[in-house]
Amino acid sequence: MDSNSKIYTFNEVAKHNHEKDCWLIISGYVYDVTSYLPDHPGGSELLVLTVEKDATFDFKSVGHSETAREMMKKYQIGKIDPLTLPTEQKYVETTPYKPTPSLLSFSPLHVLIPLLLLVLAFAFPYLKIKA
Ligand code: HEM
Repeated sequence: MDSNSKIYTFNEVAKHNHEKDCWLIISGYVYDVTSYLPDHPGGSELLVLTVEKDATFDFKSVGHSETAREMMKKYQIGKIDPLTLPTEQKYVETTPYKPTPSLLSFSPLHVLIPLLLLVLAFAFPYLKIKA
């Protein structure tokens, strides 16, 4: 079996959590970056700080180059079983919230204003005669 098709649970990956043995979870894949730590341009400490979690957000927020993304394939050792990731740690791709205007959204003014206009229309001739 190809080593990259191996599926790891979160607990298995989380055991590799220090400088001498460091595994990361990024975008659903598991990376053994132990040998890369001394060469990482962002420093080894930073990588060790992203163990025991889904590090996708940390990785993406730095805006790594295409070279970095190519390079990381070398350290890929398998995939993470997404069902084993703690819910609060799952990386969720988000799009900004845009409220959709709805024709059905109800406000009391939608009834009161036409009602007021109707009353005024009927009352107008009567008011004119009186004046
Ligand atoms: C397999 C995983 C990773 C690889 C192969 C990798 C590789 C690289 C490379 C090649 C660079 C140089 C700039 C570039 O080409 O984008 C870089 C910069 C950087 N990386 Fe990573 N990285 C990994 C994971 C992470 C993670 C999880 C973090 C956590 C925040 C991180 C933080 C940084 C930072 C802050 C820099 C900028 C350093 C600077 O410009 O001073 N990296 N990384």
